[in-house]
Amino acid sequence: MLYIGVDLGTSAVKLLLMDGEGKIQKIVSKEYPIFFPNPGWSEQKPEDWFVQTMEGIKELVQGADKSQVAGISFGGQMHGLVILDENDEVIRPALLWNDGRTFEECDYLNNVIGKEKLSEYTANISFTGFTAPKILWVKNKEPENFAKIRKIMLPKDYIAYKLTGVHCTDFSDASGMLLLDVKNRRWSAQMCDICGIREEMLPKLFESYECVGRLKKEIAQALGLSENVKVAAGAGDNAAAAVGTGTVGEGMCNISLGTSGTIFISSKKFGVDTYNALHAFAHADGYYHLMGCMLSAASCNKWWMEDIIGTGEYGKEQQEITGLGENHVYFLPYLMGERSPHNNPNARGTFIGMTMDTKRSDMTQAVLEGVAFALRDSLEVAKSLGIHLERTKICGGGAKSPLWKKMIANILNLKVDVIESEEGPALGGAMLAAVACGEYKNVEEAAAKIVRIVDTVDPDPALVEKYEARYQQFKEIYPACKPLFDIIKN
Ligand SMILES: Nc1ncnc2c1ncn2[C@@H]1O[C@H](COP(=O)(O)OP(=O)(O)O)[C@@H](O)[C@H]1O
Ligand SMILES: O=C(CO)[C@@H](O)[C@H](O)COP(=O)(O)O
Repeated sequence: MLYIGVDLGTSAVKLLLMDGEGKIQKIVSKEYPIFFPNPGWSEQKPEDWFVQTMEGIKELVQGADKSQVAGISFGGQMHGLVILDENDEVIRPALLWNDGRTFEECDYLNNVIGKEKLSEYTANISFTGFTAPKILWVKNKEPENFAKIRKIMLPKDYIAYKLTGVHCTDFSDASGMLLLDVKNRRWSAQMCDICGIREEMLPKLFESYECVGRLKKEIAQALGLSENVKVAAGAGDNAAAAVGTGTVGEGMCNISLGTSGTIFISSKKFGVDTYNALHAFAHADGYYHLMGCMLSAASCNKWWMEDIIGTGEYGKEQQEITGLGENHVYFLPYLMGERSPHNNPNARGTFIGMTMDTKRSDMTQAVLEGVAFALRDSLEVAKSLGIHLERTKICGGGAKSPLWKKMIANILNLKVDVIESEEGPALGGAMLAAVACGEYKNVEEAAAKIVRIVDTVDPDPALVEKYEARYQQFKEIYPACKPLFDIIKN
């Protein structure tokens, strides 16, 4: 049989066709625009996601035996608020995971309702990108739109709804809404009250590997697929990526270098970060995970390359970089504010340390290193919770860069295991579909049989030492700049 994995990312939707043995048959990618209507705001149109997903599926199955397609599932960019009216029309563009406009609502949730109560209800505190503060923002700033809301959903759930007519979500993605009682895997009545919504507006909850429904007749016809194709709930893109890199069960780690940068640590036990810097979420394997998320990772490199120095030739620019561990330029990668661990929407991108002999390649290097240092910040929080890691998997567009992987191995002092495909969330989505269709007994079995490590980047002790000294300097820059970020905020 064949399974389709849909990774509804921020830069594009990536679609992957996998056979029953886990072999990738084809990958297709379709881009859509992102809108920044005000500084710190970030929106996309759910209709664009759907149109491009449909086009992508059609292209993906072209030339394949369509009768063999048995299941579809997803990894989706998390936290985005999609709201539908009584006619199932999208009320306004989706507010995305990296949208920082909800600072007043976050302040209310964290400081008036209080972090302790939020943590008791949901296992997490509020960050500007989370869904509950976005609902409050619509309530406060666009009351006419708030009054129209009949259904609330997350980005990938909008696609599942359009494909099946079932208003559903999964526990991993629902965890990032700040509306789910993560430990007990149920909606929080207290959080619904706080946000002024009714539970019936929220999607039905499923495990990621459960079937939510089958393709609607008109959708099946449009795609040339059978109405029997099962649609599984899928997962937030980080949980799906973890499945696609075999980061399941106890104590495994995955780093995703997409638009965002995440460090994801799986656990069979529920646990919270007492410092509230890492998210405590449900995993797609039926268990839990902790995660640090930086808002701009591969997107910092893209911004530097394409918008500032004006080149798309990442590899060529990276070849100019010499002297790892010896650069005197630092870069704070906070182009969209920062989530983990600083939780500061006012933080901004910053270069520091340039001299008259600084070269363009030093600045390119600083951007790549700055992202790795910022990931290390989240790793340090995990270490302070007693979590000991020796190795990590890696995925996402940035993982295509051998140099970046080397920097990450040495800056985080972790062995970096490289998987056959960087398409973590799309592969994870296809694997979840295969589990839902009974091809594998559970997610752990699918991961054990499908995921293959093809290379490992080992940290080099001499470089680790050099980077350790540089990390100690990097750590000092954010606290020194923080008061300035508050002054220059726009
Ligand atoms: N060789 C590379 N080096 C660094 N970044 C890369 C490379 N190839 C792709 N990227 C970056 O990866 C990002 C896209 O990764 P992806 O995981 O698909 O993100 P998303 O899921 O957020 O859409 C883009 O920012 C792109 O510039
Ligand atoms: O907000 C988070 C995780 O909490 C992000 O990781 C989003 O889920 C977007 O992911 P990418 O588009 O970067 O894959």
